[in-house]
Amino acid sequence: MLAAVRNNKSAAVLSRAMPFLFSATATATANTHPLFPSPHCQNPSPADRLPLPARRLPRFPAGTPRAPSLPLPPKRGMASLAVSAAAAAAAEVTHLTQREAAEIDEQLMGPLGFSVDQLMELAGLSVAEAVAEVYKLSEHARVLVICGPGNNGGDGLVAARHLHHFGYRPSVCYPKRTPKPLYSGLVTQLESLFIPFISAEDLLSDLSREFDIIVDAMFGFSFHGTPRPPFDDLIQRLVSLSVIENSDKKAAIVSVDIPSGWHVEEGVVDGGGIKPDMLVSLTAPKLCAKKFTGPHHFLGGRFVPPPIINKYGLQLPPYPGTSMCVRIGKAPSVDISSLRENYISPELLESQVKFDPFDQFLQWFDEAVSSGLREPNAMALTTVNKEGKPSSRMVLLKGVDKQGFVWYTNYGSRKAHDLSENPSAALLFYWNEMNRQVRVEGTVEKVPEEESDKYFHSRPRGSQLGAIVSKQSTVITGREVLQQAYKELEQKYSDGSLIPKPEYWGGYRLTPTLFEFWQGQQSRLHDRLQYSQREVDGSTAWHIERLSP
Ligand SMILES: NC(=O)C1=CN([C@@H]2O[C@H](COP(=O)(O)OP(=O)(O)OC[C@H]3O[C@@H](n4cnc5c(N)ncnc54)[C@H](O)[C@@H]3O)[C@@H](O)[C@H]2O)[C@@H](O)CC1
Ligand SMILES: [K+]
Repeated sequence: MLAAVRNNKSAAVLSRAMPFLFSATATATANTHPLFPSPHCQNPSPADRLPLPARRLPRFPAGTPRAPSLPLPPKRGMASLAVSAAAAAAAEVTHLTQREAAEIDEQLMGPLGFSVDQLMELAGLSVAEAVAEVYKLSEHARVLVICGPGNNGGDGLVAARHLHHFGYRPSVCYPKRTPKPLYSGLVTQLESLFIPFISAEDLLSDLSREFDIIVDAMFGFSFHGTPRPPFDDLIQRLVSLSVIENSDKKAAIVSVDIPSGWHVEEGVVDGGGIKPDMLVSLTAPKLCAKKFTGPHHFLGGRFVPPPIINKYGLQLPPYPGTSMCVRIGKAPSVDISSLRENYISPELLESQVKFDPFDQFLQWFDEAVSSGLREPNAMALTTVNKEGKPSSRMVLLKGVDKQGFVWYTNYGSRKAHDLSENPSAALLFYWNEMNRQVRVEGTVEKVPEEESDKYFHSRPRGSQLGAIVSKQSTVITGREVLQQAYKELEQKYSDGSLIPKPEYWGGYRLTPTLFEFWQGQQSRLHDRLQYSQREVDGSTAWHIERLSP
């Protein structure tokens, strides 16, 4: 059993152990919602949907000692942990100009004693490892590696070989072969593994029909100008792939070092260009990587020696364990398919969870978001009226920080009636694909009027009108009643004037007194860790206990 005691001593210990955590806390502003830049509404229109939160949890570097306890935050006004660790992590890693990248290349292969084959081998291995970390073999075995004429293409040839040995089924498209022994050797190695080579002309127009993953190894940091044939057409095919919305049917694009065709420093200049799902930066990300918005950004090339690090003042993340790649910029993303496969494996252990249940919630929430779950902020809200009669419904979480969980609704609704009679409520998040559930219980109060007002006016006008039209939970004679009322309001506010927030509409905040994190396990031996509040030495502390499944 663990207890997190709120006292100055533990805070001091924690601040010594994790100074970065403390400085982040101090710089975050109060009243910010870490998950959401601005609050949102319940039952939104598609346009009103929650944007993927930019923030990510701070990650403890491997080997960071665990603090013995974490103090509970004061109730209100405390600086929240609303730090964007994603932004912080991305900012920490150095991004290179095209010239710096070329210079580093020269120095590695000059005074620092590396050979090109060596670096290419390490680069290609990093790419294959990163691919295998994200895309499970069981569902993504068919890989097409498109190789360009330079070293970026060479990285692709090496990656194809490693992917083959990892169990994938790579094919290679290598239209402009370089007649140097290094490259012809790599080709021979692939041929001896019976890896098929496909000409650009023989590729199907719909690459997703034949392949689950396309490795884009056409151009790296020496690219300039606009792509010449046949790469112009190949890049165009990947651009068309990028716009397919149904990700189930779309092959994933993995770009090696730089999305081919992107300007090495500016990225996509005209809004077109490949939109890779994954980018494996090599040595250090190039400036264009700042424009990468896909879910998986990795760094590969675990070979940079101190002279280079010092000379260029490189900030590079540590590589975990023996890995040749490290994820940068974002929290580890959990691939939904892999979660299904791993259904039984990840255990939820007392020694692994955060001392603070808010931090634990935010970690799981981040993982749910980065797994691509639809509306991970959907939660069942249960209220109980004064007769003890419960009622549940799904609502959308619109903000969470250490002050509590916020959602918006109509103050005339049944939940509002229940809450006016009995301010206790329960929230339930269920992330089926991750086999996880979080229960939160606590007391509820309305958010300040200004907060509701601010949020109301941040919504699309259509949603604002909808909120006025719906006298939630009252009986109406038909749908046309709503449509008619909506039309009249639309007319009334057609001049674009401010739509006043109705007084019967606003937010609630649940302040938790209990959390339970549930992780499904094999043979129903599920993990259940409960956080409840206890008095320890006159202070309130979160107390973690394991419950029997
Ligand atoms: N030290 C490093 O930095 C390492 C670099 N490696 C790889 O090497 C890459 C750089 O390799 P290179 O310098 O060979 O360059 P690239 O592989 O980026 O491309 C150069 C080739 O593309 C052609 N090309 C350039 N612009 C073109 C255009 N508009 N249309 C058609 N062809 C065009 C050039 O003629 C040349 O043949 C990196 O991006 C990375 O992938 C890795 O192999 C290992 C480590
Ligand atoms: K590339």
